[in-house]
Amino acid sequence: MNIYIIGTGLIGGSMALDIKSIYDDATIFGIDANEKHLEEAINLGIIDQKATENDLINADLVIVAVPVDVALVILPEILNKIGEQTLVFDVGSTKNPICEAIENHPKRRNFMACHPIAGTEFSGPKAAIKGLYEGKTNIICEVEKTTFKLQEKAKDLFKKLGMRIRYMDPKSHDKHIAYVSHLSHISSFMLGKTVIEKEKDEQDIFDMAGSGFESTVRLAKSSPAMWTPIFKQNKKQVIKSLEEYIQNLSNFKKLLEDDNYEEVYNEMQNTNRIKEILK
Ligand SMILES: O=C(O)C(=O)C[C@]1(C(=O)O)C=C[C@@H](O)C=C1
Repeated sequence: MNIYIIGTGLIGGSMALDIKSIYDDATIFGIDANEKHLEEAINLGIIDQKATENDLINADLVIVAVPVDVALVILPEILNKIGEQTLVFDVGSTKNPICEAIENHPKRRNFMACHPIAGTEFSGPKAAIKGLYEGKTNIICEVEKTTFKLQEKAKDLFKKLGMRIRYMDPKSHDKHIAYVSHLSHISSFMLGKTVIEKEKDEQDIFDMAGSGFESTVRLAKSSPAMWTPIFKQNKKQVIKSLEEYIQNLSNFKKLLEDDNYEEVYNEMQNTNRIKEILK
């Protein structure tokens, strides 16, 4: 089985590590614009060999794990180069732009639009970890547009990776993910910025930072190269979620200005419901 991982960073690399133990007949080929990442991926045992897009005709499976702006450009080229039976899926954090980009491609039925809700704040092959996908959700969009045989092949792999599958249309995906993922990243980045800007002597203030600060600012360590194109592609939904969030922040500030501690208490108590939701 010839498996091609395009983008050998955290997401593609972690998938490669698990696939190796799932299919013992798999040869994993890596394609990456970053030569240093390819070398690291080989040295870490993530991929078996380097490859180029011209080799894709030999692929049984192609996993596209590159930043979402790059995916929009290379996916049509990849589909041009694969064979009749090749399955291609992406793992990008936005779904509507990619679905629209290949809507009329002659090989549309070889492609499945996926978003595994898994990751960490780190990136690159060194950040790849085994078992990243175990127990996580994989959102699949427009499943009916993939041939039935290739759907079965993909679902079999996701099951073996330990993933739950949810089906969603690409627009709903992008709308919902703006709140639970994209807004969380912006909130963490801007919290980090606020604190960094507060004191010139950063060490002083960070010496006082406990696990509360650390957990809320964890996402601010994430890669700007990955997140800028995500915010660009999902700009409309992200702005809408930001407006609601800013309104909530302003309301909270107003409650403090008004010494309305009963409502301050209620706001937090209502939000404690998150304990039930994220058990
Ligand atoms: O936990 C993290 O560090 C993540 O950033 C993971 C996370 C998320 O926002 O939940 C980030 C982007 C991916 O599209 C999916 C998952």
